[in-house]
Amino acid sequence: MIMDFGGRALDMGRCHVMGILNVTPDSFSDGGRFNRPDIALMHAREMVAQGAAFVDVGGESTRPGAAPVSLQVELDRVCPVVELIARELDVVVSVDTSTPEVMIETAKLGAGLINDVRALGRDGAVEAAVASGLPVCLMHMQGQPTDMQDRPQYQSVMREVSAFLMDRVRVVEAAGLPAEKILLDPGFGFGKTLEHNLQLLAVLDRLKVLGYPLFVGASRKSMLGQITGRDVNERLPAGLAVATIAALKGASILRVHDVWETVDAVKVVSAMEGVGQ
Ligand SMILES: Cn1cnc2c(O)nc(N)nc21
Repeated sequence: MIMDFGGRALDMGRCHVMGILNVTPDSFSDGGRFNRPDIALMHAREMVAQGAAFVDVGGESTRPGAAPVSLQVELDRVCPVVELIARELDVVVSVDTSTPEVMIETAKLGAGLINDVRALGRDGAVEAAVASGLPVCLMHMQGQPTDMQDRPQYQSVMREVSAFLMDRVRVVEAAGLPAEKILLDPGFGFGKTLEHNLQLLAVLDRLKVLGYPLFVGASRKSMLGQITGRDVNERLPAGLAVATIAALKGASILRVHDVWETVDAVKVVSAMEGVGQ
């Protein structure tokens, strides 16, 4: 299934790697390293050279406990970087935002995907996403980053995550966003215990039957630390294991910090899937 990302067509039947580019001072893994547009461009260039098909630009940290940022701060952080990368590099610029004005502005500057961890939940976000004409990733989150990890609870995490995502699909499609512009994401680490995250990973293929490309992000997250005991910058092997599992289960986009390593892991899965029986 070919999806058009602001003019760049990509086959969602294949698994693509998205490099993370946080332009925030407080992101959990690389906060403050890429705050200047020229430095952000250098990092984006490096990730594209390593095989990233997408770069995800986020101006408001979504890690547990993160404080919201003002509209102007988010615009000032994100717009210059989106404009520079969209102009200089052959890559789909994804914008990690829940803010309607940021969606509209960055679409004008060349963004190719809206990645909203709040599934267009903020006032005006659905209308802005439809107006942008861009594809949108709808992600599940229980609660908000400030409190989502306090007491996550579900009767059945897969059933409730699927129901939430399908409800959001109904809302955005009714508002005019075509089905072929929607991706879905279970939201690893967003209001989930380790057990919830593992249950979602185990049955990720069930989310696939909803008929939309799957987006998965677990890179360096605490779920990997809980399993391995590793600190945030020693979680690459565990992250590659999740990437491999997700690729095998049909994910179309993997959002990671470590691009070439993940590209190689996906190449192994694709090579195996491509060989004749
Ligand atoms: C911004 N961000 C952080 N983690 C993420 C995840 O797992 N999915 C998506 N879509 N975005 C994420």
